[in-house]
Amino acid sequence: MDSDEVETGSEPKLPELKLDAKQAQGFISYFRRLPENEQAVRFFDRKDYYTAHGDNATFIAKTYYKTLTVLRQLGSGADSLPGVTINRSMFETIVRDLLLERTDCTVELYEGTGSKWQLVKNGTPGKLGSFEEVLFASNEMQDTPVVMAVNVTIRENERCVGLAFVDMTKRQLGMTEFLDDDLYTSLESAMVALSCRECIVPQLTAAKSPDDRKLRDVMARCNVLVTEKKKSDFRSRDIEQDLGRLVKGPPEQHKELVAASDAAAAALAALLTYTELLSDDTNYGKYIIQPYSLDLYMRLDAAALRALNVTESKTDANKNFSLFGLMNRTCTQGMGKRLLNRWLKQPLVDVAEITRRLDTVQAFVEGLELRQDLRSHLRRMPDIERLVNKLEKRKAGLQDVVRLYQASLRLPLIRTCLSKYDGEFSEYLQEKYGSHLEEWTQPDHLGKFDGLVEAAVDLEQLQNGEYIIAADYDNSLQELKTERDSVEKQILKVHQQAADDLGLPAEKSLKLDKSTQYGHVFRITKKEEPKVRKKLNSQYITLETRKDGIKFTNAKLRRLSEQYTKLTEEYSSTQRELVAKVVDVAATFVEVFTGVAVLLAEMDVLLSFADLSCTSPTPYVRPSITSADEGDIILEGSRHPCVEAQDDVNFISNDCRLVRGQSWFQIITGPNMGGKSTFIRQVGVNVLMAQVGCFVPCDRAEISVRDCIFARVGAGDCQLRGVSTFMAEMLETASIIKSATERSLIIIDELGRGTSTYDGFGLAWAICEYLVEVTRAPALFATHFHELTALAHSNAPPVHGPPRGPPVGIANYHVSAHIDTKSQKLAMLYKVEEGPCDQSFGIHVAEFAHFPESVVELARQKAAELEDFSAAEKDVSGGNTKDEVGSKRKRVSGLDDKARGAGRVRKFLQEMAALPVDKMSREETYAQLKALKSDFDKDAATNSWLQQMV
Ligand SMILES: Nc1ncnc2c1ncn2[C@@H]1O[C@H](COP(=O)(O)OP(=O)(O)OP(=O)(O)O)[C@@H](O)[C@H]1O
Repeated sequence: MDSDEVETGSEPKLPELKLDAKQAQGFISYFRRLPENEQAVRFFDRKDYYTAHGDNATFIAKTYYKTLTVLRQLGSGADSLPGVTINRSMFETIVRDLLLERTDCTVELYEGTGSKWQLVKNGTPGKLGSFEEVLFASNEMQDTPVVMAVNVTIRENERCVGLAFVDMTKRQLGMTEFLDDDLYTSLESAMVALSCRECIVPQLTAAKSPDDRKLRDVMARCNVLVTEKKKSDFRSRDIEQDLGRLVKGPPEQHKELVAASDAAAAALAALLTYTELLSDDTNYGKYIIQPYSLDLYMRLDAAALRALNVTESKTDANKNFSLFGLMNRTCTQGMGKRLLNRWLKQPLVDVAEITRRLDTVQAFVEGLELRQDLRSHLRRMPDIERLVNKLEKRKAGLQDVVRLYQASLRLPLIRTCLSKYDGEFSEYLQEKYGSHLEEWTQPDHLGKFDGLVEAAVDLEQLQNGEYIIAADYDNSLQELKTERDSVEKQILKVHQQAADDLGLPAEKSLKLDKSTQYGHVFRITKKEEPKVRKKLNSQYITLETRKDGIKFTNAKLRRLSEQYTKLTEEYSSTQRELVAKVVDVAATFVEVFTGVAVLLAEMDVLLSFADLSCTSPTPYVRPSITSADEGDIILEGSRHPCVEAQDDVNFISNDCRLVRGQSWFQIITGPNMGGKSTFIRQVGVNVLMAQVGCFVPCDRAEISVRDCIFARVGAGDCQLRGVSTFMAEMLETASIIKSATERSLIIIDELGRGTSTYDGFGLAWAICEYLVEVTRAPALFATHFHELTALAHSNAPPVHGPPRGPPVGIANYHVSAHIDTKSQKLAMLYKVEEGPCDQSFGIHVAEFAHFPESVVELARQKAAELEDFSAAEKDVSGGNTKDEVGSKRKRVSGLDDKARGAGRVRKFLQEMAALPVDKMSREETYAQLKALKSDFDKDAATNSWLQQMV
């Protein structure tokens, strides 16, 4: 680091803030005049280091230095301003965190001195802008930021969402319009699928309505920065003209898109204004625009993404905790990783497309040599996507062109690997990859690019780390070089002459130096100086006398040195001009390289899947895929890939059979820590992996494609945002009720945990009923409400109108545990077995944990009061005893009580659901709920079944 650093005990080393009182005063007055912006973190570039001030300083001190002692006061008294200094690498770290990890800040960088400063860089999580260079200079790009704009109109009680997005790295625009429910479920899945980081919404003029709140809740759930823009920005008047400039190809397509949706066009207009794409003419004619369809991919909401551990989290103790971490074995620089990230959020729904990916993975799994060879080539592939981007923006240098050249040289080798493979899918691989590679590597395609680089670049200098244009590429460059070489020779001659003249051996005593200040000079040590002082004074010109020696020259050397410097300058400027020309020509190849990048990234991800599938301790298998309306979901010997990959886990595999009409809806009970949650999640994870195109951790798998996975597991971090656990459960479950269809997969864990027993149980029961009767989606419902297992045998008539088809089939499963009488240990077996759970574990556990005998005895008595171990199972199971193996606990209450009780619970829930919560204040909501609850309590007093729960 260039600046002085101060070390304060164990505190971090920080650059010293060097401002005198006047400078400090000037700066403070400038700083105080800056417009308020709570989101902005402002940095001031002080050449060798950066500073931040005011609240920003405190924020940085707390968040990144983890101590306030790093704060320094500028000025004194009431006007003083806290500040913190930041060195260059810390600055990069902070900016990276602010723009790539967090989504609640924007970053501004100012340059200047005293009281004169200027905003020079401005970035937001969606619009990295000029910070892109800072952020990715030394790091691979993990994700490409996507900014969205959303324009909601409510007509006749219907929410119409106009959505537009831009991916500035890929130069893609997209737009769509759709009707959404009041929880914005579809918008949420679009945000997840597009990895949106920032969303532009129209500024609110009045106070927030419940609808606005819900919109913002969705953004918060998806960790998206909300940026408000003037309503007038959302006007589509000039959009056709603007798109005409930005978008490549004929205008018909974008005209059609704009005409199809006014709301989306308005959103796109706001987006173009915000991203300022039109103010940079390197963007003109470079963008593509596509209609976006929500039905292209499996829908995932933020809760599902979390429940299935799809993406990496900073807190992950190891990379295998997330599906991304586990599946990422990509080896190209950046490209594969980014594609995997996208694919995981966009699982396919089209059987043919999934099959094609699986075919490729199978080819790679079976063709060991093919896989290894391809990976060894891909390992050496640079981030072509990013290089192409630099080329298009004219920010590329010769080094970037050379890297593309090196990539291009490898393409024929990749083609050869593919053509050597003669397995089952050779024809497909040839068609999908080989044919493109063949075309691109022809002499009139990339052959021309290679030729350009070979002619223009001095490839021999690459080993010295120099990227220069070869002299023989251009006559004037050649002339300059020849001339400069000759001057250099003369300089060496003069050096030798002087050495002879002074009687000092050249190189050893009389050195020839090259400095920026004097050009070529002679140098001797101070020790030698007395020997030659006389001559030095008479025939040479002394330039500098310092500790490290004396620098001097003579008329001849000076003249030659001046000549040399001039020639070098001319040579460099000719080099620069030529580099610019070469980069310009190279930029005409961006389309081919874009194609190459797409192909290699895809191959990289599929190779990564294959690698994971066959190198896992128990290899994965290819799932057989059927459309959403046919087949079942059968996973034999299935595992949770992330839990299985943990070092200390000996994973027990399980079967899952979601069979239409038999076990399409499964209730899973079992002791705490028994593996319920892991099991139901692993089903979701397996389905997701299959639809991404990967093999699955099973012995055999059949999967009927799902268009959506809904997962509700735990209340997440909602409490932090002031939403109670119960409310969060209600909200997440409401979105399942509203949006799930027969083609979805539903995973629910411990619903009702966040509330008192009877509310929770009632809610769980009512939701199960709804899912079974109305939604009819395959579902896995893990619960601690043992009473729910009665649902499988419930003969109660449907509550949601006439049946919508044959029964979906409800089945009970439980996770097993074993009590070893010898070792006195309770062992979780993690085996999922048919039937509901044996719930007597609690007392066994207490006994073996050496609870006092009296306590265990009392517990037994109490249990006996509640349970009738000898009661005929028929009583409660509605005649079906088969599934009750192992279930000892039975309620004493009769069927009548139970049916009436369930009816009362249903009534309670209907009343609760009918409350217009949207329009009520929090206090009103609680008051109404209290009233409903008190009514319920009264009825519960006369129903023994309900009493047991209250
Ligand atoms: N099939 C399995 N094989 C081996 N270990 C497992 C298996 N399933 C779960 N585990 C281990 O058991 C732990 C607890 O599992 P899980 O959280 O799924 O239990 P649970 O029944 O949902 O518990 P709770 O009811 O307390 O939420 C996991 O962290 C995991 O390490």
